[in-house]
Amino acid sequence: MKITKITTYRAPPRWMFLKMETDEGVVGWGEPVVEGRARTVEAAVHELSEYVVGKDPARINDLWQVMYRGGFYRGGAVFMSAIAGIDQALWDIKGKVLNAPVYELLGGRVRDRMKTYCWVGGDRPADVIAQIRERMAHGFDTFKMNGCEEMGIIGSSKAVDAAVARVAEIREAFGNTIEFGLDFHGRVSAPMAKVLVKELEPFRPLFIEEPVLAEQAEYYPRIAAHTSIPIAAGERMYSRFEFKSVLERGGISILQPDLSHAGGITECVKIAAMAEAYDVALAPHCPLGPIALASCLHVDFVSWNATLQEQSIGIHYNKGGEVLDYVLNKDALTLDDGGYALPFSGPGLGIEVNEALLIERSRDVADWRNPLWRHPDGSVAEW
Ligand SMILES: O=C(O)[C@H](O)[C@@H](O)[C@@H](O)[C@H](O)CO
Ligand SMILES: [Mg+2]
Repeated sequence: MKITKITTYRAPPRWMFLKMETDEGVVGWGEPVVEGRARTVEAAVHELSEYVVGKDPARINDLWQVMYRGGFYRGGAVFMSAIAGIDQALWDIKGKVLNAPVYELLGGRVRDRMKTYCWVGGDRPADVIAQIRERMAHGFDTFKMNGCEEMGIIGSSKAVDAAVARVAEIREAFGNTIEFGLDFHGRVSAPMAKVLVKELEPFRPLFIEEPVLAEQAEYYPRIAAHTSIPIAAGERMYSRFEFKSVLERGGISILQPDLSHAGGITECVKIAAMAEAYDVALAPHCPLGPIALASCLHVDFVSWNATLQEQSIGIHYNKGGEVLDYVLNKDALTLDDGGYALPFSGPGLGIEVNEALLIERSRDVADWRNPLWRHPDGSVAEW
């Protein structure tokens, strides 16, 4: 079998799909994207396709090494997202050729179902109580929200009080009938992270995510020393080689590699195993579409330390497109009571893509950009 063509479709809300065709008619799908830089990743995918088109899709490990080591400069969000999407499509093809779900090709399931969580609130966390109630009605009991708005390097006690009040209100309304993570989204600097984790400690959030930016990862052990709240991070780290030092330094309790940013299934299975060796939980990051989510779930089903799966149904970014829009076999991604995902029965990634809708929506798609925030003094604020 030979790979004959790679096509990319940028589509709302802010996603990109990759279609990989072969000379025997088997097609694989991937979801390479960096949110807000889709066209850059698209260019990278087509550059990398020079190494992939004409090759045997069965040789995933060699193609991965060629895409990663074949360039003198390597790693980073763009290249590793491009590799991720190509890798996902290669696994999809392999599963379809061997008529088996990807998790079977990775040694079979360690669990019968996978717990997922959903987002509530928006960029500026609001209405979280009402949204939690609404999602609880659909069976969810685990949530994530932004932990704060803009926060200066030395933030105000008013901003800290707002973050704490929101969490206190959640615990007041729901007690421990629900769990929730707080995503600081890299908005907080090290000095304020210590203040916030101390003030939030009494409310026991399930985890605090990106308490500081990934480029400040050396602070994770110091922040962890100030709190018993598990620290989560990983969406802005892109390979084993980045996660290696984070795991060695300690402080991280939950690793959140993104299957569409960190090199795909081939790389994230290895990252999951590294985390297990350090007794660190796996909770893949996934604010994206159905192929990304399916790729996460196949890794979850074979990783003993997989604990929670993010999924983007109802997330505040999904304007103009939802996870199931592009899926023909929607029951494959139906989350059962309690927000659990069940194992795929179909071959490959298990998703049948609605290519006609994809083509239609890719004709006129806006270039999504994340907001550019500024502090009151006019300086750029982390979004
Ligand atoms: O945890 C999450 O889902 C992420 O922090 C998410 O909000 C970002 O990755 C966003 O997709 C960037 O455009
Ligand atoms: Mg996050």
